[in-house]
Amino acid sequence: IDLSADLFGQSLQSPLLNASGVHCQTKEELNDLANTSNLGAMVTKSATLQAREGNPNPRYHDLANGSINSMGLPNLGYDFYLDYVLEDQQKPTILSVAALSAADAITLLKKLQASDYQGPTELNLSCPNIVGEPQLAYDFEATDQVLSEVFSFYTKPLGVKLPPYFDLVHFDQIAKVLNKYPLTHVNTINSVGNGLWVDVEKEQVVTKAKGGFGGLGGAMVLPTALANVRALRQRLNPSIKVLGTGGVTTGADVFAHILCGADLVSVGTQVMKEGLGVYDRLAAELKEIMAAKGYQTLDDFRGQLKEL
Ligand SMILES: C=Cc1c(C(=O)O)[nH]c(=O)[nH]c1=O
Repeated sequence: IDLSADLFGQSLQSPLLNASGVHCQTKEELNDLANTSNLGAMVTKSATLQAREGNPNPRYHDLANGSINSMGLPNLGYDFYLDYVLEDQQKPTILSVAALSAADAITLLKKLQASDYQGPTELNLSCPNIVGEPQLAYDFEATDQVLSEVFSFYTKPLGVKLPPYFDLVHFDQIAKVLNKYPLTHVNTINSVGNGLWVDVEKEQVVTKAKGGFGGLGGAMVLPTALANVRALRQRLNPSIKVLGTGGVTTGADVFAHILCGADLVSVGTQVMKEGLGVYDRLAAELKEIMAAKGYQTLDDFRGQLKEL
């Protein structure tokens, strides 16, 4: 059984990554990822031009069927992560970047274009937890505008992190925009934005910022994640890879993401629950499923979801 996958020309031993934001903010966390077996590649916490504290605690809360977070984009800043990918990376790494405004996104990507970094970058268009800021990729016109300006000067590998969509027409609309640009990939989904959890015993919310509203992840978002992977795979140019994120807790979930068309699969909430050992378990479970079905490689079943 061969789990090898491809990250924009780099051969990976496994299709599994961490979800940006989980265990990827500090140098220690990034080094842990580099030393995690069965993690084929890794993504950094989304970097902003300046380092950010993020939202006040509590800002992450574990739930029986997933998680809710309003981290608020805490990160060590663009310069730190650029230095990491240039100097310290020990495993194929995607640099994730974010901005609080379209102008900041342009400034950051101009700096990146001028840098020595030639590796893959992911522009996060979907952070749901910046007070007062919308998730950019829910505004199709604004997204088109930003990508048009970015690709007027940016010539290196670039993908985007998308929020979940919940309407087939919205899948059509975002795909129409994305297909205009030479993107390496889309990463779908980001957390399901602005959920709310209630602690009934205390009669209060569980996270501080935004009155307790936060992004949802984990098992509860799997059906939405699979729908977004499938819908975007069906609509995007074949040259645009699909990284599937959302709701993975078992090898069967990894299999389902790939069956829907995912080239690679990232795991977030389950890492928070189980630790980095989750990758060995997911790889073993995936191999078991493939063996039982007679599949040798991921290409044997990728995108082969059957309809009735
Ligand atoms: C980059 C900010 C994000 C955050 C955050 O830092 O609050 N949480 C998410 O679930 N997704 C994000 O994209």
